[in-house]
Amino acid sequence: PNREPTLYEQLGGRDGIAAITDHLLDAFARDPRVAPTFDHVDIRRFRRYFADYLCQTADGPCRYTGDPMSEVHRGMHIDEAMFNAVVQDLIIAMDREHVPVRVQNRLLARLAPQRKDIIYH
Ligand code: HEM
Repeated sequence: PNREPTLYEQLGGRDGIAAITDHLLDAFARDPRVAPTFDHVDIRRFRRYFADYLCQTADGPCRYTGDPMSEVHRGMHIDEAMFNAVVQDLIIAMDREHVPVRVQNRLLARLAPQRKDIIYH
């Protein structure tokens, strides 16, 4: 039977999400609005947890085992400009992976509600 592909499938599954995460880390490193916040971060750990988070958010077969967004980002003093920068960097990363805009918007719509748990905490 025909069924709509899951968002996870549309993002290219585990490999697609891993590639998007790597492009995102490249974009962060080049983005002066974001890079300083990641100065002392364990990037290998971030890669793994962030990819699991995207996979779970996209209805993929992964479980994110990290802390809730409000706790992960507590004390980082993230403001709207930094949040928007990360969203822009994610769009750059998805463009590099040739994710169609329609699919990008599906993922962004699921991440947008996290905003209130990430900024000003
Ligand atoms: C929709 C937006 C965002 C999502 C979905 C998100 C998601 C995540 C996830 C899943 C982790 C890994 C948690 C872990 O290692 O246990 C993480 C870590 C982190 N995030 Fe975000 N994040 C977002 C926005 C931001 C913004 C705007 C900033 C600041 C510019 C930021 C800075 C960080 C940093 C520095 C870490 C590493 C924390 C550490 O390992 O100590 N995030 N984020």
